[in-house]
Amino acid sequence: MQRIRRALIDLRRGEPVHVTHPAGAMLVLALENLSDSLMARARSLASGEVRLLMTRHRARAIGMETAPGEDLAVPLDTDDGVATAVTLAGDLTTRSAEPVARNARADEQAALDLARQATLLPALIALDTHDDDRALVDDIRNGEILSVDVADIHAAGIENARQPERISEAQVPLADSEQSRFILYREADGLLEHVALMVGDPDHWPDTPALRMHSACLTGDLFGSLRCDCGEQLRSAVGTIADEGGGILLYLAQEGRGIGLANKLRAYGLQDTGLDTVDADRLLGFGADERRYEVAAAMLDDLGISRVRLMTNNPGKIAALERHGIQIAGREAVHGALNRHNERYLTTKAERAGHWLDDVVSQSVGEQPR
Ligand SMILES: Nc1nc2c(ncn2[C@@H]2O[C@H](COP(=O)(O)OP(=O)(O)OP(=O)(O)O)[C@@H](O)[C@H]2O)c(=O)[nH]1
Ligand SMILES: [Zn+2]
Repeated sequence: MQRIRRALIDLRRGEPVHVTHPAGAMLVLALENLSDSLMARARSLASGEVRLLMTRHRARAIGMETAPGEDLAVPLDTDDGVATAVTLAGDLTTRSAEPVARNARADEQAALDLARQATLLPALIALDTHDDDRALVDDIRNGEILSVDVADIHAAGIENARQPERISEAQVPLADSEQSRFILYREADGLLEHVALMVGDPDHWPDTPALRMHSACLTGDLFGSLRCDCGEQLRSAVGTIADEGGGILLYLAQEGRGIGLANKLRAYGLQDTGLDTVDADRLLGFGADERRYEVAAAMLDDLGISRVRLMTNNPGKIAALERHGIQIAGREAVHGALNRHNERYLTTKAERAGHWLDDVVSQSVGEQPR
């Protein structure tokens, strides 16, 4: 697990990572950190085929054919590698490229998972390596380059490797609920932290407490962004839970529906060119919703909570919690106000993601925001 954590950090820092697998080995570089000098360094270390790895979401968004569930590997002309890769994956609006591609192998898909876990763009350059690549062998031996096995990547992804541990807690009176307790959980690999906010006195909660499961949104939660409804949902949920006699708010480190803040801002840039929130994420290489809820269910389990009334408009959250053994006794809507900046976002959620928002988006936007 330690090695995988270092692999994530190395990819984020623009360092190559060596991945061994049953059929051989490859050196991978995060596409978003690619430069001519990094490519030249990688070429001096690895003597084999060079290719671009991209997800099926990205491939489909730029008009390439993919088999269901299969990511793609696109062989690159080594003389022109950086330019081609950047055209295919770096220029985010390119849609016309039709390169020769094959389905990504399991090890290549695992490498793409690493990029996703590192909240980088899920696109990598992979170069096959051989036992007689001497400079690479030396760099791995002296710790310059990290080598991980694909089995380690799979093992780190398994659910119990992500089990959250309760780390610390404190009473924090809030404007909307004076009696509130923050409990911080850290995932087993040490990377992500989530908060359980206990609203009211748990000894006097209703038999079936309310639960708001809220994904982090720095722009909305902290700055009151008008592009979404998150900040209002967050604060109104705390007040509503308090009014209903108490319950839980899980504040989950799932910024940008799990794609991370850097990618959410990229997605906003694409939305400004005309794409909706789903297509923007796909063009970047992500699915419509990359969030997983095992950790949330494990936090509830640790808190002794197995039955809740869920505050959400998202049917996917109900299904996910039920899949992980939490009983959903009822659902309460939780809305922010519609404005001219979030109207399209909320309409897309209603029309393309199946959110129960019809009442909200059918109203026309009233007073314009300042
Ligand atoms: N990728 C992406 N994420 C966004 C965008 N706008 C908001 N978000 C993220 O979407 C998530 C919204 O979280 P929630 O409000 O908990 O979830 P939800 O799916 O809207 O469901 P409910 O609010 O429970 O109905 C947050 O992580 C935001 O950062 C966007 O345009 N693109
Ligand atoms: Zn938001």
